[in-house]
Amino acid sequence: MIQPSELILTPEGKIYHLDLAPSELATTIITVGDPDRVKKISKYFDSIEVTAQHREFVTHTGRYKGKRISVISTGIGPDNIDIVFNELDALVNIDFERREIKKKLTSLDIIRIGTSGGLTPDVKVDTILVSALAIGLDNVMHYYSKTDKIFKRDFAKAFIDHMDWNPDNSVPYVVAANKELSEKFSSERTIRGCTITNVGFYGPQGRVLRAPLWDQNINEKLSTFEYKKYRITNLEMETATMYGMARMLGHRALSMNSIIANRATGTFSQNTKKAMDDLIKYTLNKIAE
Ligand SMILES: O=P(O)(O)O[C@H]1O[C@H](CO)[C@@H](O)[C@H]1O
Ligand SMILES: O=c1cc[nH]c(=O)[nH]1
Repeated sequence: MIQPSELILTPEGKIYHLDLAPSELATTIITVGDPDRVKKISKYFDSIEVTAQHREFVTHTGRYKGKRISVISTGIGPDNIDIVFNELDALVNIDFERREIKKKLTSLDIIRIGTSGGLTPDVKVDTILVSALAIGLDNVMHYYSKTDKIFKRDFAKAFIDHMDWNPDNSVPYVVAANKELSEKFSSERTIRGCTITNVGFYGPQGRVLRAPLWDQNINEKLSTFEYKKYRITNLEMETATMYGMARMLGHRALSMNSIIANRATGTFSQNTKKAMDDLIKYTLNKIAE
């Protein structure tokens, strides 16, 4: 039996942070960072059957072209991905009455619709980028043990050597997207990329307002890194952690990002609303195919 301090349920029998009951979750899930983005997606649903909110975690479950989908906001950052993915997994794979892991496990499809900054001039603003691979500079996955078959260690080593990595930072790890989802959601409208996931928006993504950086050349080094056929394309704050957690727990994950800024050219999208709406419609239609 999993103790009440570990599997935390509300008096209504819902999982603690997401405030959802197992019956309220679809097996196809869209995650977004911004809680406000949830309704920008569910407004396209034919019907909405569940709305829930606790802290930054807003959920709408409904149907799009007949397909049952849950849209959930994760808030910003890898630490929230730990919460959301453990609770999503618990909703389908733990019997809440008995507080036991189910014998038959369910695999979820989890697709992020996010925003991201392009690193090199060719990753232009308003592009839709499918993250084929992600490099995690956060440390969430290092608290788990089943990572041996998940991490691409040769890739991570090449990255660490190239970056002259600060030993005070956590050890970078590399994880791939689910291949079937990555193929299904790629088309002539998307580009494929290798995404950096980091723990902050400013210093950790090489942005300077007033605070000086440990490595002033961090983004230049990122943009000159090459390993096998991969170059780094963009920076954001959730994808690698999602890929790691999903693989560890037996789910399929993919991250789709609207490029809103280009760090090399110093540009920002003139119309983030339209670019995000295009990505939302594109993703919903791919899910419904
Ligand atoms: O727009 P979302 O999905 O939140 O994604 C990006 O935007 C946030 C930073 O502004 C981070 O969460 C980053 O990953
Ligand atoms: O530059 C960017 C843009 C969006 N989100 C990020 O994390 N970074």
